[in-house]
Amino acid sequence: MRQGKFITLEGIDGAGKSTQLAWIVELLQRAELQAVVTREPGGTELGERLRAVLLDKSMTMHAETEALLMFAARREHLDKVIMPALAQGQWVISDRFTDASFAYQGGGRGLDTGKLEILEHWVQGALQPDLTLYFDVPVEVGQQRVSQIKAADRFEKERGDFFQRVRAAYLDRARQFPGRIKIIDSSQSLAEVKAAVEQTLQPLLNHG
Ligand SMILES: Nc1ncnc2c1ncn2[C@@H]1O[C@H](COP(=O)(O)OP(=O)(O)OP(=O)(O)O)[C@@H](O)[C@H]1O
Ligand SMILES: Cc1cn([C@H]2C[C@H](O)[C@@H](COP(=O)(O)O)O2)c(=O)[nH]c1=O
Repeated sequence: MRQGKFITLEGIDGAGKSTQLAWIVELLQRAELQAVVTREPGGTELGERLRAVLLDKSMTMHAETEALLMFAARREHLDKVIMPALAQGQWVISDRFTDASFAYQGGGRGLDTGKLEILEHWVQGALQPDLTLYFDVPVEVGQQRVSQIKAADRFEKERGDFFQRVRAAYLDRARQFPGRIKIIDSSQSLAEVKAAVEQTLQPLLNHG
């Protein structure tokens, strides 16, 4: 049985993750690889309910409550979706995972990174994605793109300086884990971003 890989997509809101996710699925299908496509927060019945609460713009909560709910949804996601799929040799593509907690709750909300590391270790032990594609765009580009397609949720209604901190935290993570996190310049045209994604995935597709 071929071993499945765990791939995560990250970026500020509107960076283009969902668009490229469809392309990744197509690349995997061409390589005759089975993939489970999922997202965070969410991916399970409970996780989707938590997502609705977390994204509800009329909801207020303490930043630590927000982080704990993200990790609670993740624990369920790992147990019900990610671990079983990987154990069966399937690939898992997740639209966001733990790097988002370090970027949004750590960078954006200013939570202590040490506390997030404790939650990370508790919830996922040593498990890390095999590859993380971080779609990098200037904040104004992400905001412009997202405003054209939907009404703002609880995160998307945050101000530009929140997203500057989120982006800076993502870039810090990419510098910290250069083997795992690959930066894709998502301000390029769709065709250019697709080409960069394909090139970055190629080593995994060849050896998957
Ligand atoms: N490289 C690109 N150039 C121009 N427009 C793009 C590009 N990538 C995505 N878009 C457009 O930007 C919008 C947001 O893209 P998408 O939904 O993929 O972002 P996202 O990162 O998944 O956002 P969110 O995190 O808010 O769900 C869509 O209308 C999409 O067509
Ligand atoms: C996993 C995770 C997510 N978030 C935030 C980031 C986004 O604003 C939303 C999810 O919406 P999307 O359209 O599916 O990207 O949730 C977060 O703050 N912390 C996390 O750990």
